[in-house]
Amino acid sequence: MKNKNEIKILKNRSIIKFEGKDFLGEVGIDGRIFKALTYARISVGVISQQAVENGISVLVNESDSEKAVNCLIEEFENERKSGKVSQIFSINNVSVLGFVAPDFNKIMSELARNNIFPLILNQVLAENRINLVVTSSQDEKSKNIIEAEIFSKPKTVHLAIIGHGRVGSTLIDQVLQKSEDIRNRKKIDLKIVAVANSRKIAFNKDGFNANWADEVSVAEEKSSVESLIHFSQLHQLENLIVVDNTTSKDFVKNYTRLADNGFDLVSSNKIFNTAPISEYRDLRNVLTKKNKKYLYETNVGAGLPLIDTIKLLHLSGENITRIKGVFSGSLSYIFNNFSVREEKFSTIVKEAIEKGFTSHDPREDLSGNDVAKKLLILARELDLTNELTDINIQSLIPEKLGKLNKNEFLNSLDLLDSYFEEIKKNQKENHVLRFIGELHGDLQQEKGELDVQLISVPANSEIGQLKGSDSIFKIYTENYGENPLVIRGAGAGAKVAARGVFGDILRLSENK
Ligand SMILES: NC(=O)C1=CN([C@@H]2O[C@H](COP(=O)(O)OP(=O)(O)OC[C@H]3O[C@@H](n4cnc5c(N)ncnc54)[C@H](O)[C@@H]3O)[C@@H](O)[C@H]2O)C=CC1
Ligand SMILES: N[C@@H](CC=O)C(=O)O
Repeated sequence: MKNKNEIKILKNRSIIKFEGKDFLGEVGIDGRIFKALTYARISVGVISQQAVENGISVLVNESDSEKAVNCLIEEFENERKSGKVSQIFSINNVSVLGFVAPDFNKIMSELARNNIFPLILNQVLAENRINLVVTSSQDEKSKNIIEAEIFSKPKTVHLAIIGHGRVGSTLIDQVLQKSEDIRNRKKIDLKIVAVANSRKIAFNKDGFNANWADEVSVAEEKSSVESLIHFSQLHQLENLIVVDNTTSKDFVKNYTRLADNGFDLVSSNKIFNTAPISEYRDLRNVLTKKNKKYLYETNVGAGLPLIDTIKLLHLSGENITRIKGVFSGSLSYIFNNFSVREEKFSTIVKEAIEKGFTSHDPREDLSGNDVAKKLLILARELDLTNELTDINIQSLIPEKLGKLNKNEFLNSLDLLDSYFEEIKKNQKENHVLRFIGELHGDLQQEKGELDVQLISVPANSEIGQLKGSDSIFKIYTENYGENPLVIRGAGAGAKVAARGVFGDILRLSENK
């Protein structure tokens, strides 16, 4: 290779595989292979010997592959009859990449992370020179990955954003606003190449820009994970991350297939992490096997650095004994305001909806389900095996309101007013209402105790002083003793949630 700063790519090649037993190292075999190919006027490229499989592979132009196989079959007719040579065949549609790289192991692991496993690998150690043979459907992707590694070029990370509601659309805008800065500072080129909602999916292999919503509105392709996988393969996209910003039960069923097809996963959707424990463990096993990552920091506390903190404490052996707090941003807003303002409960619930703090259907929050899910997600981070059904949940909505459709429910909100007015009035002096989650019990056992309930607390207590839509998480551990580690801040809202998702994307991208 003349120029060291070049990745040479030879397309339209075939591997001729010559397999058998006990002939490796036998004098004359290699010579006969080359002689036969030379007589047939076939030029031979990269050569490799597989001691374990007992075979020899040579590379030829694809147009010569049939001729090469036939002339070797003829040359080794006797050995084929005796069984010494078992197979002579070709693998077509391959490309050779030749380059010089000091850190070959890093390149191999980057390729593997992108589901690229070279068919032949030829290394001249002294010169750091490497030839790789890959299928042609992966040659451009391999080239991009190798280039980013050896020339320290910005590495491109391809993002598929599923769900462009409040969090998803805010995330897209945040990524587009920061992408140039990230390219300059971190050498990571974030490209949003797919955006989907429940009906359709839009693709742009060069990356969407500020007009992304217009492109999505005219897209015609039906939303499906198959088309996303097909698109990523067709354009040989490397460093893939799929971001689930939906509330969909169905979409989480695709996680395993996406991981299988080379995608890392980021999710603000809590559904997967609250699935039955067997499913929860199955996906984690697949992720481990496939060396894929799954980050979900925004599942609890939106953008607050909570899950990471709990994971690290637990991993480092710190014995977490209790977690207590206000887990819901919307219920925080509702009770922080309702407790101190002379307003009807329903008016404040409507404010929380307008501010984008509640779930799409606010009953998910008011029923206590959302807090229960968050509590369960934290419990499972501590390796507890609780299920959603183990949680004692105090719902804030009467059963009959739970049965209405969403609009009917929203029109009936004032039916809640007198009930909550009564609760507010019956508190002790200087007390306020708070909706809390608590994980307690002996957390060294298989399961912990999980409670979700409305309580009345002194207004001057730590939880009583909460403002706005802030969440608070008090993490008690053996070493922190009676003074828990406290994490507090905005617990809901599209901007903070999207920022948290963005953080997960960057964490994955930096390790790509
Ligand atoms: N809003 C917030 O403050 C926070 C939200 N979250 C979570 O973020 C996720 C998104 O929340 P929002 O944006 O507020 O919800 P949203 O209801 O505004 O948006 C959800 C989007 O997902 C799309 N969608 C639904 N099913 C789909 C499917 N099968 N395939 C593709 N797209 C599908 C919908 O078309 C919609 O655009 C939820 O899981 C929520 O629990 C997490 C932390 C905070
Ligand atoms: N609705 C949730 C936000 C999303 O998880 C909350 O109020 O905390």
